[in-house]
Amino acid sequence: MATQKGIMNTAMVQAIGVRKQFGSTEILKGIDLTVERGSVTCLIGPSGSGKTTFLRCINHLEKVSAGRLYVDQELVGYEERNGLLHEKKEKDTARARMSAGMVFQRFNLFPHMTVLENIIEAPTRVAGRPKRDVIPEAQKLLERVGLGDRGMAYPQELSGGQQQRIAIARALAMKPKLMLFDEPTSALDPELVGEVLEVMQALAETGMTMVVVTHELGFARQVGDHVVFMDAGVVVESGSPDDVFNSPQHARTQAFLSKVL
Ligand SMILES: Nc1ncnc2c1ncn2[C@@H]1O[C@H](COP(=O)(O)OP(=O)(O)OP(=O)(O)O)[C@@H](O)[C@H]1O
Repeated sequence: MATQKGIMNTAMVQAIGVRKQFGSTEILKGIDLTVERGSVTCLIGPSGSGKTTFLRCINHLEKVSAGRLYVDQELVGYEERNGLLHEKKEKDTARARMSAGMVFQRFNLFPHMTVLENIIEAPTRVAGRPKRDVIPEAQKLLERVGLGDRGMAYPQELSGGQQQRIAIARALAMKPKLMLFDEPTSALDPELVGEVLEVMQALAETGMTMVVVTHELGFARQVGDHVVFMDAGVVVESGSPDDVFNSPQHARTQAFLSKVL
């Protein structure tokens, strides 16, 4: 259903001709993409195709160079006044960024804080919520990622898979409307990948909107509602996992899949 401005109000993310340049190099060359609320979209494609850059734009970490990108109906990087676009103020960008939780390839937990302190840091310091409310929520999140008994541990006492599950709990502690994952299992030993993917699958089953950049094509096939194949800064092909994996229409998609499957 379109609003008066033409933005889909069922969409959590809507990209319309999104371009991103670094210096004179154009990395995103006109991305059109819609992520419906409550869906899981997996971005796949060769290294350097712009997947991370696009994810960073969705998280307001990069400003788009041209086109429009709406997240939860809010324009990324700009605000519209009297029909003109103005650069968004940093404090408005910081506020808007809170609508998404991002999980990176490297978990980047604070090493000098316990697991519990890592999880409550943003809700207390950034959102200004009282510890007495946040701690029980953090404990529930720890249980949800299967680490209910590790709240007092320090990150370095945990495996990479456990640290990544804590990073997911930490992102969820800010009650995001969508979750962004940037190759969340690429830095893990193979035997730890499954435990992180299981937590992500359980999260998808709660109806969380998720955008996942991944090389785990089994996950994309099984959990994705929508698979987007990007190459050289464009969306080459997108559709259901069945469409993209079982009957890819484009030679570039076929060539990529034949290499990686
Ligand atoms: N801040 C930046 N300044 C200049 N170039 C950049 C910057 N960020 C990314 N790039 C370039 O943009 C291109 C796309 O990178 P990006 O990380 O988005 O690709 P990707 O598809 O996620 O790749 P990978 O799967 O390897 O992570 C790369 O050539 C990268 O060097």
